[in-house]
Amino acid sequence: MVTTSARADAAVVVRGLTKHYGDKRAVDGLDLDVARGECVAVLGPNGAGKTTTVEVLEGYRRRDGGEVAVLGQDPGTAGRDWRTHVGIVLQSADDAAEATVGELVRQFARYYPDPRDPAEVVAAVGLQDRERTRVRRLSGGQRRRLDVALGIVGRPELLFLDEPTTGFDPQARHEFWDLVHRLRDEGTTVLLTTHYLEEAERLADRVVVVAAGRVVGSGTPAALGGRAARSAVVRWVEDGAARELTTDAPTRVVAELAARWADRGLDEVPGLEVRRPTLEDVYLRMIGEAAGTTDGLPAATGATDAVRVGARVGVPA
Ligand SMILES: Nc1ncnc2c1ncn2[C@@H]1O[C@H](COP(=O)(O)OP(=O)(O)OP(=O)(O)O)[C@@H](O)[C@H]1O
Repeated sequence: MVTTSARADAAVVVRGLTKHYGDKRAVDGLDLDVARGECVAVLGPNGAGKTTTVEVLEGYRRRDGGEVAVLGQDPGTAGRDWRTHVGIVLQSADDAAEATVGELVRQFARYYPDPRDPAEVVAAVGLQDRERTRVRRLSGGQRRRLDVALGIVGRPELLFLDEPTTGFDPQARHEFWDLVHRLRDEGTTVLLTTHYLEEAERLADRVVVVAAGRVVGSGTPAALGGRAARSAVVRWVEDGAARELTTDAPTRVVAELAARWADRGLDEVPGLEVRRPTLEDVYLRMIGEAAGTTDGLPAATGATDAVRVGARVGVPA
């Protein structure tokens, strides 16, 4: 049940959301909370139900079941005023191909009661040199930037970003991340979907992993799936052979190795490497477990779990 108090505090409350397309359960009992001012990244494999969920929250798609409150209202019935508080960046927007970038952003600004300055928005997404360019002449990445401009020009309280940086070059992606940080600093709540784990790590206060229409994990990017507490793998080369040790005390293992090499009059331990599971490792494990197939994960992921020696200290000679 989405209670009245939950509605007052939260930007988004979803309980037991379901959506079917024929026999296909695209969303299958999904729960989600986004606090006001928070940035939440929804991760999940192709077809997990991310876009369907976001479209329900945006009021673009009818749900089959469950309860949804977005800025305190049901997006299925909310009116025009609600829409002016919500910014939407679709995966592929219908553009007015013959309009110029500047014309389109100014036109969108007129739909909102308190819009941002269109010229500033165009500059914020890095399209100032394209202000007079017709939309149909933009590159794929430039069109995505225009989509983002159209999503933020209304100064939304809550911004939905569905795979916002697909097709961006690395520099544009970094600029976009800076832009999202600025929006966050202004208090904008952000819900984004992405396939880029680095993007989730850079932007999100919290990551939600969705597989087969359900949430299979959530947490801060640093702690997701107990990542901060998980063991590290220390690797080095000794007597011409690769050595590996999984430990909860990597600093002590490295100190012991260093001491052993110092005894031999050497400064450097050959091939020394300390690796903790990355967000990608944890993510792949979660969706693998959700699919019932943890086989086939990248070798590095398997290696992290290969040898569990707990807090053992003492490097095998
Ligand atoms: N309009 C539709 N009609 C029929 N099936 C659909 C429709 N939209 C989505 N689906 C199906 O519903 C499931 C969830 O799709 P959805 O687009 O929500 O996933 P997604 O997590 O956003 O995927 P991606 O990462 O590829 O964007 C998929 O199996 C998809 O094929």
